[in-house]
Amino acid sequence: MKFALIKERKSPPDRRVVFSPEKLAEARDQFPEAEFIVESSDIRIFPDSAYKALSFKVTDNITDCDVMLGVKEVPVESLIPNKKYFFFSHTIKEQPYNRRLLQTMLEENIVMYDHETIVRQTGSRLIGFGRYAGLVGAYNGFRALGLRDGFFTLPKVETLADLDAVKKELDKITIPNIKILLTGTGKVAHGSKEILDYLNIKQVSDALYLTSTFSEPVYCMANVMEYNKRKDGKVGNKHEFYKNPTGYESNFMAYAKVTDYFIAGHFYGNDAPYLFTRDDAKQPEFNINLIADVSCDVDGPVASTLRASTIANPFYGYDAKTESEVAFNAENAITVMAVDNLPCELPKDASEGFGNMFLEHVIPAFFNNDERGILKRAKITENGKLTKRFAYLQDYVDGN
Ligand SMILES: NC(=O)c1ccc[n+]([C@@H]2O[C@H](COP(=O)([O-])OP(=O)(O)OC[C@H]3O[C@@H](n4cnc5c(N)ncnc54)[C@H](O)[C@@H]3O)[C@@H](O)[C@H]2O)c1
Repeated sequence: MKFALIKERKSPPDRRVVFSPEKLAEARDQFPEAEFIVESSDIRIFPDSAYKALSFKVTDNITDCDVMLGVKEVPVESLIPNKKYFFFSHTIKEQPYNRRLLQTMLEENIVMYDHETIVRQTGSRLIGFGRYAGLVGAYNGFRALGLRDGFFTLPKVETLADLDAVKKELDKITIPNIKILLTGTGKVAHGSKEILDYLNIKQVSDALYLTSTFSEPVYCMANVMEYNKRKDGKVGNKHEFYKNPTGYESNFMAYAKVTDYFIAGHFYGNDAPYLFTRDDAKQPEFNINLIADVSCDVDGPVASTLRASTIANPFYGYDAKTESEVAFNAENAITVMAVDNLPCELPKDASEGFGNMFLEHVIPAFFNNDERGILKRAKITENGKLTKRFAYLQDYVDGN
């Protein structure tokens, strides 16, 4: 079986890759029956020479490979028919802008596996870049704070070599006495937690956070059953909430009253209550003045996220009174960081971390008869048809 690390062709360029040269060499050692080829790329974070130095073939012609490993969507004109592909296709939520991509993969008899659909039997995701989004998102929020209030100057993550360099920058700053709320319990939230812990910011319980004042910066990590509550006052249950959140309402205002900096790292499910609305943000007791919205659901549960921002221009302001966008440092504005491709700022670490997960969970499945069902569950298309698990996409494919 021949695997190809493909060149990323989406614009703006993405420097990430499924395997760093070292990880690819590990994969080769573990699976001598596999062959790994590298498609030449001038944008990848690891240069062609780094793969060549480890004796990998680097070439412009990968047509003889069986399995293509990429990160972002492959432009339709670059798809090679009859191959197996792995990348983030952004089709499983019926995203209109990628309908043509899914249609073309079906027409060209491509077997498509989406990184997002590589899941355990329980449905929880096995691989992703969430940790890196959480790391960069929390850092970017502190960078905005420093810029806005003149406390300190942090450089952009994209100008730094790696996570170690990011940490060295954090060593130089002192965080003022603020209260920080972090929502979520997944990969993003834990990535942000790493930054807070690295800064030695004290974590306090939900009860203490809501009721006490402190003489040092503190943070609280709130889970879905803390920032939501049952409408009837009974104790909630997160599994019940995941299935049907309609009996719940937001409890976020209790946190918003005492929080300065909010890091949104939660997953937001359809029909769940908004964390805070535009009206909530108008209330005099709404105290939050800085938000790093890593979850980044636009015009939804975090009302100030009017749009996603970019790595080039990561910050804007939200004026609660006029419900409109203003300068990030305008008086009384909530400063918003809502970059939706945060892991791209840390391509080296993100690629190394991704390769670890991919080698542990996916590559073995090709050689052990897919004993854990990883490939079966992840497969979206085969023989020109949607698989049973993804048959719900038929209307989307048909253009209905
Ligand atoms: N801004 C960016 O660049 C960026 C990058 C990666 C991820 N994200 C976003 O961040 C969010 C969190 O991602 P993650 O990687 O931490 O996810 P994850 O899969 O690691 O964690 C999700 C968590 O939410 C919980 N959960 C599952 N269903 C839920 C529901 N219906 N309601 C509430 N909670 C539920 C799970 O138990 C889990 O703890 C996602 O919305 C993702 O799209 C943004």
